[in-house]
Amino acid sequence: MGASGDMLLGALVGAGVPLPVLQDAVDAVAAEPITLREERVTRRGLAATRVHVDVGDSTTRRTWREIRELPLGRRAFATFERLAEAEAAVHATTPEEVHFHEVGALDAIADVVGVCAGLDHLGLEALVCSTVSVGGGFVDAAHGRLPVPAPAVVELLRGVPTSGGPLELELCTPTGAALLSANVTGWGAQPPLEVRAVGTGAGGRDPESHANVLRLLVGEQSGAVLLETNVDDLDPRVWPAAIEALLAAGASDAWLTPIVMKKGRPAHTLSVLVAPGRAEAVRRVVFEQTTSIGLRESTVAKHALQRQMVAVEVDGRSIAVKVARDPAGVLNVQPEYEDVAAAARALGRPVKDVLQEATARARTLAL
Ligand SMILES: O=C([S-])c1cc(C(=O)S)c[n+]([C@@H]2O[C@H](COP(=O)(O)O)[C@@H](O)[C@H]2O)c1
Ligand code: NI
Repeated sequence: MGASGDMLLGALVGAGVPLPVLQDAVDAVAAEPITLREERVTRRGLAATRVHVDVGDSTTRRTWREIRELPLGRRAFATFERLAEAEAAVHATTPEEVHFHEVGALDAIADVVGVCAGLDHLGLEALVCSTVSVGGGFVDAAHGRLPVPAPAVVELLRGVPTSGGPLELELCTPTGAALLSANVTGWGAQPPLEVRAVGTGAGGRDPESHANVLRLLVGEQSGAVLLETNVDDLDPRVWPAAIEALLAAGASDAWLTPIVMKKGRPAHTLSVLVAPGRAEAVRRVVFEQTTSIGLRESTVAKHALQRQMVAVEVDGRSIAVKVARDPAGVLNVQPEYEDVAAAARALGRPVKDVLQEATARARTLAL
């Protein structure tokens, strides 16, 4: 049901972020008194959390030029910057001159700084957001009626999945859109997830037909995304750099399989395995680094043994060894090849001897 600053605050608190964490972050930024207040509410029978932002003077207007001088922190700065750029584009002005809407700069500061502190507190590796319902109809703003989605929302959510409705109300506000666009790392359906906490955030509106809430599911990612593409027109010398870039962008593995394509053309299938939350960044690297213009994507189950790194010494050279085990015991012991090769070079010994010795030492340590 869209997003707004207060719904996001409610969802974070509902998911277990202590309110004082958000309050402390807001106090550290705003000179004026701002109080966050938690209320348990229901929305169409659903238990939800509402966070009220109480400010003394809600008419204070500040420009981005003034707000950016505050000690906002990286996330909040990036969010305000996105908002200022979107408003500037919509109103044909510069980001520096943008005023933060008629609701007053203090609410915006509390929403942005509080939500960003909550996200930092959760220490998320990835934040995935489903299609944003933006609502419909019109809103009355300071300068007159605006269509919904409001122009700044359209600007902020360019290039990500949104849909109109399901209600003729403003479901996504500019602040909500800015928080999403600056902090979401992947867009689309819920990835495979072992859910640990759920936050159900409510705003002020309670329409009759739908529970107007924003849900935040916090958990451990399970499974992996497999990206595949067949490529017959990339200079083959580029492949090692492309694979290196994919691994640097967060892929857990990337490999090539030689194939023969239509018209008898020799080609490669590029396969990339990546955690769901990193898929977006890795997908982009595939398009940037190769000549592929399309991908196949599937979710695959992953079964991984528990791994542990230990260090062994061979003739005074340290070699890292990966030990893999299940509850019944050690199943595999594998020295890191680069360490083995470096030690063999330094010692003037054959690689296969150093490898054997490192493996034997690690076995006596690990068993
Ligand atoms: O007053 C202005 S300039 C204004 C512009 C826009 C644009 O999208 S541009 C939107 N609004 C409306 O103000 C309220 C408050 O938004 P918050 O994000 O601060 O909660 C909302 O209804 C916007 O659509 C005002
Ligand atoms: Ni505006």
